[in-house]
Amino acid sequence: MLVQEKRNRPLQNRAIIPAEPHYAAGFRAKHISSAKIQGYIYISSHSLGSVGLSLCQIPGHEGCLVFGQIKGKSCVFMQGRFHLYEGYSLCKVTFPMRIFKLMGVETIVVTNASGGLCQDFKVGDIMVIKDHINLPGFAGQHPLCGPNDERFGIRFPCMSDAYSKDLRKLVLDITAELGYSNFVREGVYCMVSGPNFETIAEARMLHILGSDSVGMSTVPEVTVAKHCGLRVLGLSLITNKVSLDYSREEKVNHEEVLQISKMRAEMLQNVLLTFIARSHQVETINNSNCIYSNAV
Ligand SMILES: O=P(O)(O)O[C@H]1O[C@H](CO)[C@@H](O)[C@H]1O
Ligand code: HPA
Repeated sequence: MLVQEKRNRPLQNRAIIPAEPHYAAGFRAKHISSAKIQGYIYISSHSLGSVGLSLCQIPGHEGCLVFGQIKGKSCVFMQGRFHLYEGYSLCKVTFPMRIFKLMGVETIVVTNASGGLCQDFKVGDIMVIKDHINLPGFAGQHPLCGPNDERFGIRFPCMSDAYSKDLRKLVLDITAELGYSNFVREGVYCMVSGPNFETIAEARMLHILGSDSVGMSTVPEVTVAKHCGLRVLGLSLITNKVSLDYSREEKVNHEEVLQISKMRAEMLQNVLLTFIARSHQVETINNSNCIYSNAV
């Protein structure tokens, strides 16, 4: 991921150059604040209601990097993300995480759209991600495969607590205060590579394996973020029910996913604004895996 021949130079003095220039161009900076990013957040998904098309190739993934202040906190937002199914390697899909780490970001919020496997979930529910299943990882499609860069994290990182318990509790408190509890759940997100939606047999298998929802993203970014010591909150908007039943006629499609995302955008924004304002209530984790804890 980082330029190979420069591996031994200190990270701070090094240019970080993605292998392909068009990848770097995939995100346009919208507003670059001169302030150093002190500690916040990346949010990515069409769940926030942005609709457009750019070098991020998927409708709903606008492809902008937005810098700004929210409630006095420096934040950087990715409007959209890169996916494995677009043909990007997982190194490239997760590259922004390491950039954010070097910028001084401490907390990552990932949002996504997913299909509900848990039969209690309804379309429009917001699932606080408590854990994930890295299905592509089982087949060797894993962003941390290859030489480990010890400056970011250790060779064999623990993933049993990838999604911060404290941040999950905070967001559940916030949604309760906002009166959203009747459509907020907790659950396990499973990543598949896509781009096709699941067959009924696949959906049944994922359900039996313990997945509450399924999508085509998020897990690689969270894995790399956790590897380099970032704390993570994940929110998944249930945009469709995944059929486990051969007699059901509904067919999922991307337009439905976008439509439900727009419907919940405002509520998700309320949750996130309050979260950003209050996340200082949760102590920053001093993660011993991570060498760089400050902005460069
Ligand atoms: O996970 P995000 O990027 O939110 O989007 C989800 O929605 C798209 C399918 O409609 C896929 O990209 C899937 O992963
Ligand atoms: O049903 C789904 N399956 C996979 N990815 C998805 N993203 C939104 N809905 C789905």
